[in-house]
Amino acid sequence: MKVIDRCLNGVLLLEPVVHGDHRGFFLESFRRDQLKDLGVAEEFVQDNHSLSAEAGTLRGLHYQKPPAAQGKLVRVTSGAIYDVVVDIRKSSPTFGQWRGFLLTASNFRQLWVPRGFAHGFCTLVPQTEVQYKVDAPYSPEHDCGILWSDPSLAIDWPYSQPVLSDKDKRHPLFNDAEHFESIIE
Ligand SMILES: Cc1cn([C@H]2C[C@H](O)[C@@H](COP(=O)(O)OP(=O)(O)O[C@H]3O[C@H](C)C(=O)[C@H](O)[C@H]3O)O2)c(=O)[nH]c1=O
Repeated sequence: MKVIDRCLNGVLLLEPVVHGDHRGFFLESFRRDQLKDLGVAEEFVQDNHSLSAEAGTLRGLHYQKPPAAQGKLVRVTSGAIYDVVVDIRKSSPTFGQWRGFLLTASNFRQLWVPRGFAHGFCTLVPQTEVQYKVDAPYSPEHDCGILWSDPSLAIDWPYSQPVLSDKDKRHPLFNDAEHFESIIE
């Protein structure tokens, strides 16, 4: 596993070594020791897996507020997503900034999203499956969100009228959302 991009004071875009042969490929999708060497020392406690049937399905922007904040290690095992993170750590020099990444089943790339970020993605093809590890368990009472289309963020989503859950239609704007107090949670 190697780092191919670092940004927003902690976000890592990762790429595994892919062993291809006449049968197909083999890769190590998770190596705790290698991640630790890259600075991701968190212990993951839950694996998530979602399927989005339609292209243009947008899930986000979500985060769990402290003390249930989650770091996420995201990858795509079928299809493709435009994966977005927003820095919501008030003390961060990149507070309020966002970045988008192309994660696909064919580029094998993974995104490490530390605690203190809102996270969301928009699928680019039908039947897209996203799998991700989190370093804190699901806690509905700490579940928070930011409106995907907040004009103050102006995220360049690939779809202007995405498929959304009712919940994702109703999140507050970035300026009205709960932010993290510090970088270290
Ligand atoms: C997140 C989560 C959800 N659920 C249940 C709750 C609902 O009954 C159902 C769907 O939940 P939700 O609509 O919140 O799923 P997504 O819209 O994919 O949410 C995720 O979307 C963005 C991309 C994220 O980064 C978060 O991991 C997560 O919030 O799964 C669970 O049982 N455990 C969980 O950890």
